[in-house]
Amino acid sequence: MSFLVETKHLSKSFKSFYPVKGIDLKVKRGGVYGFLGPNGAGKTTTIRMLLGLIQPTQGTISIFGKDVRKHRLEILNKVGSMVESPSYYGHLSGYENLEIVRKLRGAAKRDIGHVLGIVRLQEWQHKKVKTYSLGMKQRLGIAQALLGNPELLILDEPTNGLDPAGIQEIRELITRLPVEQGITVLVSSHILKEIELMASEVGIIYKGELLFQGSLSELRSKGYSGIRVAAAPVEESAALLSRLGYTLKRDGDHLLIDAPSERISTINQDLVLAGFRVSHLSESKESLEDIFLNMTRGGESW
Ligand SMILES: Nc1ncnc2c1ncn2[C@@H]1O[C@H](COP(=O)(O)OP(=O)(O)OP(=O)(O)O)[C@@H](O)[C@H]1O
Repeated sequence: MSFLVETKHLSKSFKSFYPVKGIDLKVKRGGVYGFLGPNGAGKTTTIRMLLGLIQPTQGTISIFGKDVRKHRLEILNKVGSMVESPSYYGHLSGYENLEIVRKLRGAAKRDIGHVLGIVRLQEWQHKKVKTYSLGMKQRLGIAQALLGNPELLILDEPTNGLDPAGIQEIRELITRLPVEQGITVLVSSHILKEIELMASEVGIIYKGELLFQGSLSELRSKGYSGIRVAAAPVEESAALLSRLGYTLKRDGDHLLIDAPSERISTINQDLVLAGFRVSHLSESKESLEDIFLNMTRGGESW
């Protein structure tokens, strides 16, 4: 399979410090790729390399099947980006700001109306940008990045600093882009919930290493799954289940049994027949949030 963005052993060092250590990104065409990692994980450094803003220390980057070092301008003509806060002139209108970027990019005049429509800023286009909310300013930044009809849009933490309504607007906009405009989006964030709501694929970076890459359901399947039981008396119930061959651990008054959910009714029967009072039995699944936190607390690599 060929990928829209593919890096091989991509690394960056600043003197002896390596913020990015040999990562192999694989971004498919179409959809939203969520690049997730806590602050300082190496997201911005990676994105700056993808955009040719800084040179990799090692490794290669291919975008649209071409090497970025050899075809930088050709590739960047088809890539829109917003890294950190968008730059704009507050005393000019949204339209005037877009006109400046349009001229720089050599895009067609009609593109301005098109991108204003995508980010839903038509009604505000002639108002000064300094009167915009932060969310509107971010949308204007995305409109700027969309000028010139890019095939790939790279957004670095586009919801940073926004209130919940602004975050929702940006999220909704990002999820529409692949479906309505055929644009592939690579978006970074340190918030799992946000990525979960908009991405089809995720890459998790921590301390410069890519710990996981794949679909959200693949990520979910990495989590612990077992059976939670409340049976009294708890010590004796645990002893019985251990004798029956189950691996388990105690969680307060509950027992967590390492077994598939199909065993729930058998476990219930075993406990009830032995005279224990069962007050709770359920499948216990580790949430995506727990999986992410466990990975990025310096735990295991996946
Ligand atoms: N020019 C530089 N010189 C030295 N260290 C740098 C430089 N740029 C980034 N770093 C360091 O590299 C590490 C990764 O930074 P980066 O900005 O890529 O992380 P991030 O995942 O984008 O996090 P954040 O969300 O906080 O921006 C950090 O420890 C940062 O201090």
